[in-house]
Amino acid sequence: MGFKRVYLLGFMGCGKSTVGKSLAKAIKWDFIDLDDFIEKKSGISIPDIFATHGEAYFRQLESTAVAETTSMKNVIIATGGGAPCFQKNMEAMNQAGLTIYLQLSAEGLRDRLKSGKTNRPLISNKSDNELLEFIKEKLAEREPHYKLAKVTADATAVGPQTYINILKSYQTIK
Ligand SMILES: Nc1ncnc2c1ncn2[C@@H]1O[C@H](COP(=O)(O)OP(=O)(O)O)[C@@H](O)[C@H]1O
Ligand SMILES: O=C(O)C1=C[C@@H](OP(=O)(O)O)[C@@H](O)[C@H](O)C1
Ligand SMILES: [Mg+2]
Repeated sequence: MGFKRVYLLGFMGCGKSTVGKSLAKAIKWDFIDLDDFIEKKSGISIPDIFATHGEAYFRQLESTAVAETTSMKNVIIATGGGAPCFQKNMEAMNQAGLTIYLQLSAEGLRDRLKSGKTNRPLISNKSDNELLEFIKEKLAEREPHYKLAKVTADATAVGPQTYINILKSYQTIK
């Protein structure tokens, strides 16, 4: 019942990219950050994709990128916060691998996002006050999708050990 791919999901700022990198390093698997993958393939930064082509176009690229990961092996994939919420991406990820939702409160997300707004087009124009309200609304809308993940993890965890334990319990690694 082991898995060849692990998908990290959750709201912007929950730590998918950070955890993914350190987890992959710890277990010597490959690491793909879906946003970086999309930027490299298209040759355009995420903010520029949104600004020039719009969100719907980004979602097409994202969905294609998700589909491409489903044949990769021994890889940790940090998805973007919206990936599970559009098209049939969540179904595809659940079929292809172990999906883990990194759950964090709206306040916790706000604290982690305050200094990282510029590269995230959905929040780049929000003031610190608007940010919490936006997160609360969007999280309520998105959480039903995130909760379709096979595992929900507490994203306040520091370092990869929590995730290593999850992978062991699913016989994905020894
Ligand atoms: N477990 C953690 N504890 C504390 N801060 C974290 C943790 N994981 C990530 N961060 C910080 O939160 C911010 C967002 O992390 P990031 O990995 O980019 O999130 P995501 O990819 O889910 O949007 C970064 O500044 C990062 O350093
Ligand atoms: O939540 C979203 O819709 C998005 C999250 C971002 O990734 P992170 O979750 O890594 O910030 C990135 O894919 C894009 O800015 C859109
Ligand atoms: Mg990220």
